[in-house]
Amino acid sequence: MVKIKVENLCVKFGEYYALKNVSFEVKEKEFVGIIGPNGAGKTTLLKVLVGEIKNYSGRVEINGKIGYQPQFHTVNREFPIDVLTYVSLPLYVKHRKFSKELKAKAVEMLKKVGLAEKVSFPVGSLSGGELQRLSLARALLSDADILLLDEPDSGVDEMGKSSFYELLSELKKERNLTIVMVSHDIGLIFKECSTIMCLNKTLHCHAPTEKISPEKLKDLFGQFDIWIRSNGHYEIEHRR
Ligand SMILES: Nc1ncnc2c1ncn2[C@@H]1O[C@H](COP(=O)(O)OP(=O)(O)OP(=O)(O)O)[C@@H](O)[C@H]1O
Repeated sequence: MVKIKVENLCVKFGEYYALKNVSFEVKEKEFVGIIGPNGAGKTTLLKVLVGEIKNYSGRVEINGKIGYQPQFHTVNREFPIDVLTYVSLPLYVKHRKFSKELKAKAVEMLKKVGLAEKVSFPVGSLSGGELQRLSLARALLSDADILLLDEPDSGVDEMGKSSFYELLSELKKERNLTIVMVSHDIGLIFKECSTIMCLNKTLHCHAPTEKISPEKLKDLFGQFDIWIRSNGHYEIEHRR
């Protein structure tokens, strides 16, 4: 089953094209990793999929419920809000009440991501890795079956990253999630994702991970080669 279908998507900011003629499909249970240089339009693409950017041309079809984890360092740590309220906020706004059921569901979700003890803590007191898991809990609380993750690992240490991806893979299996993730960590994308998309305003390649080699990327997307070779994780994980 196709969960996301995008045809000839173009997004312009003034005269500037952030995305130009982007077309692709994402199938159920796929785990797509999007790579591309700064300013390539990766976040813009996720914002179109989640409905935050409406001013586009082309066709976007979503078959399912989206949970969106924006870049988590955008969370305002100064804002006085506790973990439970933060995680429940989107559903609270939708239903206009903080019911017992919502509270129980939120607590259960926080337990699942390992934040049971932090329920009443201020969000600002959480570590980077905890904030990342909180953000994931919020994205999933609405029973999403399509998860959009924008650089979920930036600013998280290696231990935090590996426990996050363990958790993600558990949740993916348990809930049959379809995941689209933007990351600058090429090694991680190769390790975790079933499909890789290389984006730089247009889609330069889109293929199953095993069919993509750095050499192929070099042909398809010149500058990525330098980028991949300068990436320590890739060197280690792929023994190159
Ligand atoms: N609201 C906006 N108004 C004007 N230009 C924008 C807006 N949002 C994004 N852009 C521009 O569109 C381009 C794509 O931005 P986007 O954030 O999607 O890139 P990205 O691939 O996610 O980059 P990064 O890897 O740095 O996060 C950039 O040049 C950015 O400056």
